Amino acid sequence: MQFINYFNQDAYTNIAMDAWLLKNLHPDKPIFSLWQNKRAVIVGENQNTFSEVNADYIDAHDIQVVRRVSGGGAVYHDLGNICFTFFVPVASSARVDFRQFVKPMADALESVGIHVDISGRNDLEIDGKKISGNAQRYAGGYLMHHGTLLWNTNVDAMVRSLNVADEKFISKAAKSVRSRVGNIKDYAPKELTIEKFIAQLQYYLTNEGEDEEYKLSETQKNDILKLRDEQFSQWSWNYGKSPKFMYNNHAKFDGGSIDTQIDVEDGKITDINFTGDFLGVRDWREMKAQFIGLPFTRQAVSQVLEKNKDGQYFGSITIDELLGTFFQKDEVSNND
Ligand SMILES: Nc1ncnc2c1ncn2[C@@H]1O[C@H](COP(=O)(O)OC(=O)CCCC[C@@H]2CCSS2)[C@@H](O)[C@H]1O
Repeated sequence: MQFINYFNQDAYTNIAMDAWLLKNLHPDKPIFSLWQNKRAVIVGENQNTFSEVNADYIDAHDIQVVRRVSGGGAVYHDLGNICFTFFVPVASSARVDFRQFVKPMADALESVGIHVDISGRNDLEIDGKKISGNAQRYAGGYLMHHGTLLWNTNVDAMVRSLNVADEKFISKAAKSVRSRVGNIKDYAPKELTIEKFIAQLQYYLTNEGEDEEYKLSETQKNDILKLRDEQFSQWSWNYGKSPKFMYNNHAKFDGGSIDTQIDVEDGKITDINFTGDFLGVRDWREMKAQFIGLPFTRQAVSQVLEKNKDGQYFGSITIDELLGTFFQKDEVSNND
């Protein structure tokens, strides 16, 4: 199989590249790529980004959040994770079997001495632990099948990045399926490094190095960068495309309790209500209009609360306590 070199480790660029190549590459024969992202969470096409990521952790650790064009759940990437993409001409989307792509990757791993099982969900597993997740997108006679390979990803950071108490979010969005994950490195021959591992997969998939690189032109590269800038790096795509949702939370404080209910559409607050047992000096509804149309982010909401703090709308409940009812606080230190 011929291959394409993705030209950097920026998740905005790489997710844009997957999408652009699916629409524009139109290969006669299958082409693949192996690539990597710096720390990022990649959410599925129809997911609610707000409920899938731990916003505080993501912000504190400079983790990119990008929506891809394939379905499925949210995954965490770092430089210990390897991504692969196949672009394949197909007769019709109905005939495409997930296993058709999962199997060659399983064989590639076998060729470097790593035995994996294919789960009922078409994840790759070692020892009952997921080491690869896969997703697909069909468009106009071509299929993009992409997946991950966990070599030595920081699982602690993965769990913290993806963690959110999602029962507070009510919507029709696709939910991720949490799994017990493992790293391939723990099962690989001792001397195998990630560089050698990638080189060996490449060797296997290129028919022992026989098949050549498909070189992108400068124009093609520029088109990809344009798509990144206009779509895949934009908040309006990565967050704003989340299906509309309702956020519900109940919180108890020394100064009373608050039930918060917020409607969000296109990532923006369309309605907000506070009920419960708190004694505001003034009625919070006086500032209700200021919330409408704001992005559902800690920063935007806290600005409104700060600006209006003299009104003591929530009695003895502090702004920080109140913000905690919207957004979870990352309890973890920022040293890692
Ligand atoms: N990098 C990575 N690889 C495998 N599994 C992961 C990863 N990160 C998190 N997880 C686990 O999978 C579930 C989500 O599983 P779920 O089955 O919901 O979603 C997926 O697998 C989607 C895979 C998308 C692959 C694309 C390829 C190129 S860009 S992203 C998550 O809660 C974790 O438990």
